[in-house]
Formats: sequence, C-alpha cells, structure tokens
Amino acid sequence: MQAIEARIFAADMPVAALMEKVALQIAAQFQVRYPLVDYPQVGVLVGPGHNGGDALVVARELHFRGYGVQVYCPFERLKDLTQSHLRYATTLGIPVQPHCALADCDVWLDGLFGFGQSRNITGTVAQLIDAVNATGAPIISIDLPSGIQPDTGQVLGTAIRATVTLCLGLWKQAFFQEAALPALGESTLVDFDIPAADITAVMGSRPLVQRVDHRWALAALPLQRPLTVHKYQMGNLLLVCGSTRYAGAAILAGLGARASGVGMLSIAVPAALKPLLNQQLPEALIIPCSATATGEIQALPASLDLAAYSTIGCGCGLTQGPQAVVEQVLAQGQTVVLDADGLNIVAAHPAWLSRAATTVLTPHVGEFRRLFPAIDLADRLAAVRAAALQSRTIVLLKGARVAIAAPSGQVGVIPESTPALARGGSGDVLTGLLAGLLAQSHGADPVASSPIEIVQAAAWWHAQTGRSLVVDRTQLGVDAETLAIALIPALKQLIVANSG
Ligand SMILES: NC(=O)C1=CN([C@@H]2O[C@H](COP(=O)(O)OP(=O)(O)OC[C@H]3O[C@@H](n4cnc5c(N)ncnc54)[C@H](O)[C@@H]3O)[C@@H](O)[C@H]2O)[C@@H](O)CC1
Ligand SMILES: Nc1ncnc2c1ncn2[C@@H]1O[C@H](COP(=O)(O)OP(=O)(O)O)[C@@H](O)[C@H]1O
Ligand SMILES: [K+]
Repeated sequence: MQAIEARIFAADMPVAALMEKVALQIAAQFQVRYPLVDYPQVGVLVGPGHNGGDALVVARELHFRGYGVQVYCPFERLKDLTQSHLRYATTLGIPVQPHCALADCDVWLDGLFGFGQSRNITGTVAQLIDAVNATGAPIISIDLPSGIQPDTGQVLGTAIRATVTLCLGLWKQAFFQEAALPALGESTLVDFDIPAADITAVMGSRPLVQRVDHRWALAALPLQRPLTVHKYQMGNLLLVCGSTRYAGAAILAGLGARASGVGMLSIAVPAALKPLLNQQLPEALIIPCSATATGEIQALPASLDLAAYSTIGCGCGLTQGPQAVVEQVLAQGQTVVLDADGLNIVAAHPAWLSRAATTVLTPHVGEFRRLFPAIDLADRLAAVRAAALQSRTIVLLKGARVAIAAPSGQVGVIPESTPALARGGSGDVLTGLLAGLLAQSHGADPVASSPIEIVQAAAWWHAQTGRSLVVDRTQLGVDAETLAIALIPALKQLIVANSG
C-alpha cells in the first residue's frame, strides 16, 4: 500500500485530494451506520500521521452535519497535512483535547494509526485506547484498528477493539491474521479508485496473498460432469483411516468425501470397523485391514493395489501406530492428503515428504508446530508460506482464518468462517471433502483446476457451510456429522446466491 500510494503521489495526485476523497466516503458510511438522531455525540481519536488527517476530515464533515464532535489528540507533532486539518477544526470551534478525561460519546472514530504503525503503543496513547474500549460505545476504525500491526495482525501492546473497520483501498494482511480478529469487528473495504496499473506495478498480476472468494472457489469445483463419464473417471479415492478408538473420524472423513461427489470411494479401516462403516456409508467400498491388539491398522491388505487410486487421504483417527502404512502411502506416485495422525507420524520422518506427486498437509496449529518447529507462527500467512516452500507440499493451516500455501509461495486465505467449526471432527470432514475433490481432478476427464485451487475451494466450501448452518441452527448446532450432511445443500445455496 505504501509503495502504491507513493506511485499515485509521484504521478501528482495531490495528497490532500486523496485524503479528502477517502475521508468523505468514510463520513458518508459513518452517517449511514450511526445517524445523528441516535448518535449525536462523536469522539474522534487523532494520531500524528495521515490516519489522523482522515479522522479530522471526517470530524469536520460530521460537525457541519450537526453532530457534537470532540477531538482527542495526544500528540504534539503532527504531519503537516494533519496539522492543517487540526488547525481548521479548531477554527471551526471543534474542541480538541490531548488527555484521557473522556466526554460521554455515543460513538467513537479511531484515527490514531493506520498502516504506518509498527511500534509498541505505550503511555498516554495506550491509556486513551484502553479508556475508549472501556466505554462500551461503538467504535469505527479508519483503515485498521489502532494498535494492530498491519501485516502480522499482532497487537502492539494494546489495540482499539473496533465495531466496524473501514479498510482503505486494498485489504491489509492483518485482516486475515487470527491475532487481529478480536480487534477488527465487521470489516469492509472502502474503494478509492486505485489505478490497476499501480497495483500490478507493485504486486504483479497475481498478489502473493489472495482472499479466496466465491468466484474462484465455485470455478474450481467439478460442478459439471462430462455426459458419458463412468465412475472411475470421476475420481477413485482411497481413505486410510480409523482405529477402534477413533472410529468416528473414519465415518466423518467418509461423509466429507461423499459430499465431494467422488466417483468411487474406498475406505481402509481396521477389520472390526467394517460393519459400522458399511452401515454409515453404504456406497463406499470398505477395505478391512489386519489390526493390532489395540485396534489400530497393522497393515493394508497385500492384495490392495494402491496405484489404482487417483488420490489417497490418510490419517484421520489412525493413531500414531501405523507408521509403516503412512510410509507405504507416501511412497506411491499419486496425490496424497495427510491429516491428523498422518501428520504426527510424518513429523518424525520429514524425508517421506520428498516425493514427485502432490502432497497436501492439513495441520492445525499444534500439528503445524510438530511438523515445522523452526517456523514462527506469529505471522500465520508468512508461516504457512515458509512451510510450503520448505516441504514442497501444499500446506493448509487450519483455524479461524484458514490459510493455504503452495510450494510456489502463493497463499490463499479463507476470509470468512465461524468459530462454530471449532469442534471435534470438523477437520475430518474437510479432509474427506478435499481428498474427494482432488481425486476427481485426477480422473481420466480432469477438471482444469490445479491442486491448490481445489484445496482452497474445499476450505471455502467447508467454512461457508459452517456459516450457513449457524444461520439455521445457531453456533451450537454445527456438529461434524450435521456439517458433512449440510455440505451439498449449502453448496446449492452458494451457487444460487452467487449466480449472475
Ligand atoms: N492508502 C492510501 O493511499 C491512503 C492513506 N490514507 C491514510 O494514511 C494512513 C497512513 O498514514 P501514515 O503513513 O501517515 O501513517 P499513520 O497515520 O498510520 O501514522 C504513522 C505515524 O504514527 C507514528 N507512530 C507509529 N506508531 C506509533 C506509536 N506506537 N506511538 C506513537 N507514534 C507512533 C509514526 O511515527 C508516524 O508518524 C492510512 O492508514 C490512511 O488512513 C488516506 O489519507 C488517503 C489514502
Ligand atoms: N475458531 C475457528 N473459527 C473457524 N473455524 C475453525 C475455528 N477453529 C477451528 N476451525 C476449523 O475447524 C476444523 C477443525 O479441524 P481439526 O482441528 O483437525 O479438528 P478434528 O481433528 O477434530 O476434526 C478446521 O477446518 C478448522 O479450520
Ligand atoms: K485507525
């Protein structure tokens, strides 16, 4: 953003004109969300840079529209343009105070810091932020909540907890970092006509980090099958999963795979689980495996031709016993998705990941740390990219903002989700779903999407299904089985909602 902004200014767009253009939009949005009749008193926090300048333009506009405006600016030295706006606000009779004795305001506007913030916030400024948060009144943050590091999303000591954040121009990475989520509130983008040429000049035609949106995700799904296909051309998936202890994980992965539309689904489980799996997934071919005394897979049947499958998904509910099975799966030449215990096993044998075919790893933070102990998770987007580059695999880092990185360094992030998905088994559903989609892309009639696009699409679909279930059933109603069964109806809704 800084580099793009510099290009715009170098091309002689006056800085003050751009600030005015942006701030007038913020003022308009402010008045729609917080109308004068209900929110007559506005407190405005002004920082030393252009974020503070934006806030002062908004303060001026709100003053003329009839709001009672009170400015708080705990800084002595301001950038010139910000200083000019402050002088003019004072001339208009808008009260300006430096300290924390806060008036009773109905709503706050946060213009302390924007994308220029990097240092820890201390002293009076920190006190001001804490005091405004403590009022309980709604807060609109300009560009970023003050106190949030724009790239990593980390809290710089303390941060405004915004009700609404109006992000200016282009999404900053912090909007997709979990550390920032509690501070962001509802986030929307304010467009101010950045020339496309300036964006491409700085970011290239494909930015390194991209939000996965409905257009991309729906385009990557195999929604239209060729007319004359047979089942083996629409993906031949093998799931290797389950143990007596974790039988449900195998069922949930199977249900996720079912929703993918995969042509042929086989599930290798300890023999004792076969009747249960048959009952839950009548369409699947259940492959009984020899088991240890503790109910783990001992070995895959010698007659099983692993090379016949287009994709193998391995690990859900496996336990850490079947190491040789994981090694055998990774020695195959086709796409492998590793989850849960598959990841825990491979963490001790990273060399097994050196393979020519595509490997997809789907760790949560705990599994990620075991796999990549040297990679710092403070910046999740950088961490997932480093992991993909290091392991030459596709890495999907689970959590509130799922991030997916390819060995090329490209990162996709799922911009919307719901904490209702933080529930045992929902990851198993995702593994089955994405393995089933990957299997179809390797069928004889492949869809055009690349593996990374398919993994992103699966994660998007999974998160959107969670969100749609929350609407119907509250956050308490998103258990993993319900999630798996809802994938298809949710997809139907998503297609209808995003058509045209
Ligand atoms: N994106 C764009 O091109 C536009 C940007 N504008 C605004 O300009 C902002 C960026 O302006 P600036 O580059 O001036 O940066 P900021 O307004 O974020 O402020 C940076 C200033 O704060 C100081 N500072 C940073 N952390 C501090 C701390 N912890 N304690 C005390 N002081 C601290 C810095 O030394 C610097 O002087 C954007 O966020 C946005 O609000 C708009 O005015 C117009 C369009
Ligand atoms: N706070 C959250 N908000 C949104 N999604 C979440 C959150 N926490 C977890 N998830 C999602 O829920 C799933 C949990 O998967 P995982 O941790 O593997 O659990 P399990 O192994 O029990 O299935 C992942 O898809 C993850 O991204
Ligand atoms: K701000």
